Amino acid sequence: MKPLILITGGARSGKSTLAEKKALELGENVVYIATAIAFDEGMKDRIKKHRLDRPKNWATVERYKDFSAIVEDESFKASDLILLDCMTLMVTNLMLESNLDFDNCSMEEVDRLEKDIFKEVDELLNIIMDNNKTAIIVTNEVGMGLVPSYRMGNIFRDIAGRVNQYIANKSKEVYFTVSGIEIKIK
Ligand SMILES: Nc1nc2c(ncn2[C@@H]2O[C@H](COP(=O)(O)OP(=O)(O)OP(=O)(O)O)[C@@H](O)[C@H]2O)c(=O)[nH]1
Repeated sequence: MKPLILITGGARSGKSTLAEKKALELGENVVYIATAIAFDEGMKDRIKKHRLDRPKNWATVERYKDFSAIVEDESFKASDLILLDCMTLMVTNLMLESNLDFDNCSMEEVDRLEKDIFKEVDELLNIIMDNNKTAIIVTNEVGMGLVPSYRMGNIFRDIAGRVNQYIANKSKEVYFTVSGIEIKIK
């Protein structure tokens, strides 16, 4: 089985740079899965720069759910490494599109949302495993700061933390990035 690698860290901690460095070392034909949605000009500019900085032979797929749709993609078939950046935005997007009223919803509704999110995570991990790809997943280490003062923030922190634990448990290697420095934690 090809290795699954998780890279976790805070915002601008250098996790995307480390992930790209590792992808260059470990893969030849890389599919980069971007989970971000560009919602403002600053993000659009950052994405443009990321695209220019990536090796020209890498394929880019913009997607944060329904990953089975990429299996028939020629670039996916030809790839040996999948780099997904990042899991936390995937969780954020799935939470936002659920249209749950986070201030008033019941714990049953929150549990259902979490199950739906884990279904998407499992779909991604199964595709990686079934198609024998090396994979690098980037995520944010959330929850090391203040306890969020609003309910959605707390729900997000809990789900994102559990998703990270789940993927870390299945990963062969896990790295934590701090101030541009990587620490191998598994
Ligand atoms: N939609 C889209 N998003 C992209 C593309 N390329 C990169 N991104 C997104 O850009 C984000 C990573 O860039 P940054 O926000 O600058 O980095 P960061 O992860 O916050 O900071 P570091 O820890 O330093 O990597 C990820 O969420 C990617 O999904 C692209 O081609 N399309």
